[in-house]
Amino acid sequence: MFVLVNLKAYPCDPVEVAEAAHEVAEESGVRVAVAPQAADLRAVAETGVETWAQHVDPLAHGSHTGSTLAERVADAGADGTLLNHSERRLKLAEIDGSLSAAERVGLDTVVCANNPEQVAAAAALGPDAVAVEPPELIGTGTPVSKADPDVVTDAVEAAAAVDDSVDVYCGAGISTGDDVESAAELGATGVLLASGVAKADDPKAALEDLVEPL
Ligand SMILES: O=C(CO)COP(=O)(O)O
Repeated sequence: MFVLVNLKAYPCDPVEVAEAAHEVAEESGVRVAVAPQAADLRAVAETGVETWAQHVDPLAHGSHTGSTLAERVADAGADGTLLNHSERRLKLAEIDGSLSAAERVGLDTVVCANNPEQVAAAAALGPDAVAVEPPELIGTGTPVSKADPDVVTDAVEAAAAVDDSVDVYCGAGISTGDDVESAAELGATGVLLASGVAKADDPKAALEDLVEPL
């Protein structure tokens, strides 16, 4: 299982979380990555943890003030990027363009989706993975893998029907090892989570709990 921790714009210390995630990944052998704000990518990557951007724009170098270029994200040390997060929705053509930008510089890609229908559409664009995250469960602490298991199994089925090389992750409300285990039993090969780590008093303990059953 892949554990991808999105720090969103939460007021946590990104380097502290990254150091904890790196240690937990080394100690457990589980793949753990951290997705900080763009401004923190380099500092997070320098901890040695697998580092992900939260977004890249569907652009190349040029007159694009305020944009996040895949080239600069990769240069800062990122290994991958989220796209189309529920809090950073893109138009279909933008998802396609951002995927091309990410692929141009060798970033791994996860396209987020609300439901199995969107998962199928996202899988058709050829990302490395899709992540199903029902928006109504995001940030609630109620895990999708327990509250809405069908959405995960249907997403796995929907992606496989389009392209069985696309991995399927799930997210929303995931905060314990038990939640991760349930996600794996439903066919997900990773989890995408945020508040369970970014808002924890002790991020390292939260991460240790997440990987414990793996
Ligand atoms: O949006 C999410 C991860 O990208 C899920 O957020 P929570 O883990 O806080 O529910």
